[in-house]
Order: sequence, then structure tokens, then C-alpha cells
Amino acid sequence: MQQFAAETSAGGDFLERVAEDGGGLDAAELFAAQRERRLEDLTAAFFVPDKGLHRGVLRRMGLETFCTEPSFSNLRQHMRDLIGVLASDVSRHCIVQARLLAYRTEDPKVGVGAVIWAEGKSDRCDGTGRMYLVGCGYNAYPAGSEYAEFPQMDTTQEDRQKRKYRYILHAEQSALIFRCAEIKEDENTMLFVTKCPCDECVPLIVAAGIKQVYTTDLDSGKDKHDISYLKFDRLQGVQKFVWQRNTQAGDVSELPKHPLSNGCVRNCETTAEEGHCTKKARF
Ligand SMILES: Nc1ccn([C@H]2C[C@H](O)[C@@H](COP(=O)(O)OP(=O)(O)OP(=O)(O)O)O2)c(=O)n1
Repeated sequence: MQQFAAETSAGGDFLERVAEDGGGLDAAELFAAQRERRLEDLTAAFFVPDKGLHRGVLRRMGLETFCTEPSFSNLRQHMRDLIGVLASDVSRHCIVQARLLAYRTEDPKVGVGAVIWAEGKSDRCDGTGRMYLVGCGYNAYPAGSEYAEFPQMDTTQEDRQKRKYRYILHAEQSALIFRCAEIKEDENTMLFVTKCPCDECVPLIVAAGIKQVYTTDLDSGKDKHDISYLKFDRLQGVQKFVWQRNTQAGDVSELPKHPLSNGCVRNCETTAEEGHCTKKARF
């Protein structure tokens, strides 16, 4: 995520204009200097440098479970990553939004967030320049469903009939179905999603007229039977920006086995029973 936030921001044409206006400054150097400055400011504002102090803050917030390892180190790394994303520019809000939306998931195992933005023809007065929000969503059961009304098991658990896959509305589907603005043929409409789009979502994304997709390679190329991720790699006609997690040194391979939907990790196995009882109340 950090990588594609940085790359997209570095490639933004406003930087080139600033560089030109500055009498032919180097856009890459300009970007690096700005990013470094922002990183310092944001780190000073949001990162607790002292670990003991950080643990104390978590305890006061009633979050003792985050104080033990590996949760504590993971939490600090997530915070550093998020600050890194925030320090980049153009796409940072969109990516952070998608990431935050993922925390609202109703899937007990994996949270996915999606947000759609479009680039209009003229500036708007809400501070977002030409960009305007088209829709957003996260993976969840149909709106209005009651606690435990639908199964929540994943592919690692038995009894195919009782698995979650056929009932959950995907983050991208939710963002597209409940969008608050139409997608226009002649505008650049961008989808930001925290997990590789699955084979059911890819045709919907194309049909809706999305022009750019920003995502990760998480599960890309996998066929898990209940859900598969084969089509996105082959997708043509849509610009793809993919954060390649697997090529990042010290990334996924070092994480403990079970990432939770809230961004933390769990080391123990989830039982089928647990999988059925974690539906959150809807507000
Ligand atoms: N682009 C995507 C991809 C997936 N999902 C949602 C639908 C399901 O709620 C969940 C499925 O994720 P996985 O494919 O990672 O399945 P599991 O993690 O549950 O299964 P496994 O144990 O096989 O990894 O993610 C989504 O909203 N948008």
C-alpha cells in the first residue's frame, strides 16, 4: 500500500507543474523532500516513540490485549505504515479510507474496504479539487440482516453449505450498488480496494465503467473454489495499480498465521463455532 501510495503520488501531474513553475526543479527530488518533511511531522504528531508510554496509553484505553507480543509490534508497524501512506499525497485519502472501511467488516476473518472516487471536469468547493466521492463499502451481510442469520465459516472449515461466501456482499459490490453518484463515461473513475477483486467482482467493475483499480496482490491468481481470484491478472482495458505484497522484504511471510479483520493477527486456530458467533450489531 505504501509503495503504490508513494508511486501514485510521485506520478501526480501537479508535482510536475510545481517543478516547472519552480524553474525546472527535479519533480522526483521535490516529491522526496516533501514526503520526508511530512513523514517527520506526522510521526511527531501520531507516533508514540516510547514503547512503555505507548503500552500505558493502550492500557488506559482498555486495550490490554494489544500490549502483548506479537500484537504490540504489529500494531506499531501498522501505525508506521499508515503514517507512511499519509505522508504520500494524492491517493492517500482514498487508500486510508478503504483501509478504515475494512475495519467495519462483518466477516470474522477478513476485512475488505472499497472506495470509489471520480475526477470531475471542474474544481469543487468541498476541498477535494476535481475529485468527488462516488461510493464506498465493506464486506458484510445484506443490510438489515440479524445476528447469526447467515453462516460465517470460511474455506478452512467443513460443511460447504454453511460457508459464508454465497451470502456476503463484497466491498466492491457494496460500493458499486449503493453509490451516491453515477459513473460517467468521460471521467476517470477510480476504485481503491484493499484486497484483489475476485472473479465475480471483476466483470461488475468493468461493466460499471471503472477506469483505474488500486489494489493489492493478496490472493491474486488463487482459486479457492468458493471464491477465486484468477480474472484480475488477465483483465485488460482498466489501468491497474497493484501493491505487490509478496515482493516486499519481510512482509507477509513474517506475519503470524491468522490476520484478523481488524488488522491484528491471531495465532490460534478459529473454530467453526467461533466462526458462527461474531456477527456485530448494525447501527
Ligand atoms: N475483493 C474482495 C475480495 C474478498 N472480499 C471478501 C468476501 C469475503 O468476506 C472475504 C473472502 O476472503 P478470502 O478469499 O480471503 O477468504 P477467507 O480468508 O475467508 O478464506 P481462506 O481461509 O481460504 O483464505 O473477503 C471482498 O469483499 N472483496
